[in-house]
Amino acid sequence: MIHCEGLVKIFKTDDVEVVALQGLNLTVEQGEMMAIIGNSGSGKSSLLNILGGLDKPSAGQAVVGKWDLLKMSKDQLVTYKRSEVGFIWQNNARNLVPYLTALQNVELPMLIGGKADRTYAKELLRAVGLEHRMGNRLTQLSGGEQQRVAIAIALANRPRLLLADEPTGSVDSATGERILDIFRELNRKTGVTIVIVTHDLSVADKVDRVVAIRDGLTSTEWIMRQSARDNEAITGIDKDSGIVHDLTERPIFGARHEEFVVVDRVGRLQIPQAYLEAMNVEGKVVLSFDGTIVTIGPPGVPTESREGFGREERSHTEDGGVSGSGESRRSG
Ligand SMILES: Nc1ncnc2c1ncn2[C@@H]1O[C@H](COP(=O)(O)OP(=O)(O)OP(=O)(O)O)[C@@H](O)[C@H]1O
Repeated sequence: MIHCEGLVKIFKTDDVEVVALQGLNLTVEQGEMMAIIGNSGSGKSSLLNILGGLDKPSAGQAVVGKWDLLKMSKDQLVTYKRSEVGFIWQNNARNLVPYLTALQNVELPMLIGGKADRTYAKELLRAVGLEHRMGNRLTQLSGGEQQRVAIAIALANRPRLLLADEPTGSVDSATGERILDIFRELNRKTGVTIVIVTHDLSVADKVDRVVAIRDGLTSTEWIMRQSARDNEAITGIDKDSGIVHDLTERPIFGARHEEFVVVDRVGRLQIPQAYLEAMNVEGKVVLSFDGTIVTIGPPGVPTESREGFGREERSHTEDGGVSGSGESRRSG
């Protein structure tokens, strides 16, 4: 459904350039519900705005379904935004018209798209648990109820992709949990692909997969264990996304997830800062491969496996990435 490769976004203000995304890779399967988690300024919103057709990437590849986001004309972009994608912001005001009722708010994007459908608008409001509030103006609804109206609006044009920027950011934790449950139900019932951007770690337990974004790059990924997903099949790990073997079983989000490090097509990965510090490396590491396992160590420390197959020294890049030939990806 979504395929980003080497995605770059540079913001230019006067004579300053900010690189918000610096060659990001991401693959999302059709029907997946996943979250992108990262600190403030890591590039989450930049990515979401590109996927939503609100902003143009500077370089790289970004494809959503049949749409190539770097090559779309203005007309195609309008069609894309109207038909393919639904957007939910943390700030409801961007989605909602305060003096209209909940039902009128949901019908509005349908009217703009030329396909008024009151029955479906009501169905959506029922799906988000607002059947009893349809006739109320927005000003008469609580923050959590308004957020649920925003979800219904985002789905009004039957998008195949739903993008949510901090959807639980402005509501209490119980309402946040309810919103995520609604997402899950919609995802199961309609098959809509859902991408949530957040720094709320509790979202992790409600999604199939979490991808961490750091300094404009996807760095680590956690996939819900099969047992934790009520025997649902784990959505396949796409070879194109270049995901490497399970490096650790460190349960960042609890025992429900397996942790992976993301490796791109040319074999680069980010070594967690804590590991670099523990190894006390500066600028270079030694890489060895015994035919099954790749070992990364500080220079000058002999390892038995260094005599093994594929021994090679590689340069460690400034941001903690290691550039290599891609052998590590095949190492299992
Ligand atoms: N319009 C813009 N002009 C200039 N710089 C920008 C612009 N938008 C974002 N940036 C910069 O790009 C980087 C990534 O910003 P982005 O908003 O994508 O991060 P984020 O992870 O969504 O952060 P937050 O969680 O605080 O919203 C930041 O350094 C930010 O200052």
